[in-house]
Amino acid sequence: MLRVAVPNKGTLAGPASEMLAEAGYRQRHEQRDLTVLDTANEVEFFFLRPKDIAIYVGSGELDLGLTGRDLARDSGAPVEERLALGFGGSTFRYAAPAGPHEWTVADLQGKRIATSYPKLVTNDLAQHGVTADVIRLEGAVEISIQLGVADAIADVVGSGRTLRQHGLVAFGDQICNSEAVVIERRGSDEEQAKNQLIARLQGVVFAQQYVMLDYNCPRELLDDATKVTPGLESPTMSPLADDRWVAVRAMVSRKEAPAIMDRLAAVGARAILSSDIRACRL
Ligand SMILES: Nc1ncnc2c1ncn2[C@@H]1O[C@H](COP(=O)(O)OP(=O)(O)OP(=O)(O)O)[C@@H](O)[C@H]1O
Ligand SMILES: O=P(O)(O)OC[C@H]1O[C@H](OP(=O)(O)OP(=O)(O)O)[C@H](O)[C@@H]1O
Ligand SMILES: [Mg+2]
Repeated sequence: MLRVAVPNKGTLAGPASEMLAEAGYRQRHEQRDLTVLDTANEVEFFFLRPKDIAIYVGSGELDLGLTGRDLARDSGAPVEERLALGFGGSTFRYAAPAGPHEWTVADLQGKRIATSYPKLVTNDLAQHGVTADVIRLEGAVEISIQLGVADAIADVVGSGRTLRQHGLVAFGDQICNSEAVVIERRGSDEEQAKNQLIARLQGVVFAQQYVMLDYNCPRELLDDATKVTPGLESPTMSPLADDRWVAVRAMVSRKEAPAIMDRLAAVGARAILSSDIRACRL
């Protein structure tokens, strides 16, 4: 039985469970359940605090875990990434009060830096040759400067709204560019059961990043149109009842789909349809 850790709370919990459900796995109905047994797929899911997941996976107690890249790095546990999941995107940045003085990482020398990710920050400071006092807080880190316990912070930045609300500006390079990832213990054995779960999740990640385009195209314009939609291997073409036209089907990147549809229309394609893909194996 494969044992897999899933976030039980926080930003990643909802999307992680939704992605597993989309990949065909049983997920919990009760928020307070800590385990779910999916006998059909021979997987047991453990719903754990996101910060703890890398510790369980690194110890070898659990085979795989879904967590944030920043959390995995901060844990210091011996884990490696198998798959990036394309949600929970954030950056991890230093920030300090906005003002005439523009902060640099070197200015942190001898200062107090509040964070919920102390290892990530300590390692980054060491790389910069800076010695500072790292103060560990559980959350609401942005308020620590006005409450007088820190001079600067290092925290997760999503939209940047929380920083702005507290009159803070980010500075220095990103300490970490994070998203939700699947991790396993470093150097652990290749196993068919693990590979299968990863392949199913990969199928959902691809499906979310692509759409299926269908369109009709006059035969003489096929070369031009299929240059716009080469597909992943090659587009599917089917004859229409009217022999002068062909139906074409190809996967395209979701982000680029609107521009591609414009270009197809300009080439002379008609009835251009875009549809979602639920899951796939490529
Ligand atoms: N806007 C965001 N705020 C917080 N975390 C985010 C955001 N966007 C992505 N994440 C990611 O979510 C993970 C944080 O998980 P965590 O459980 O701390 O969530 P949380 O929403 O902060 O929960 P908690 O209420 O327990 O602090 C990190 O990997 C982080 O990069
Ligand atoms: O850039 P933004 O979109 O504003 O998001 C970033 C904020 O969201 C998170 O806080 P969370 O709500 O998780 O509270 P916490 O500080 O208690 O973890 C994070 O720690 C930042 O404070
Ligand atoms: Mg948080």
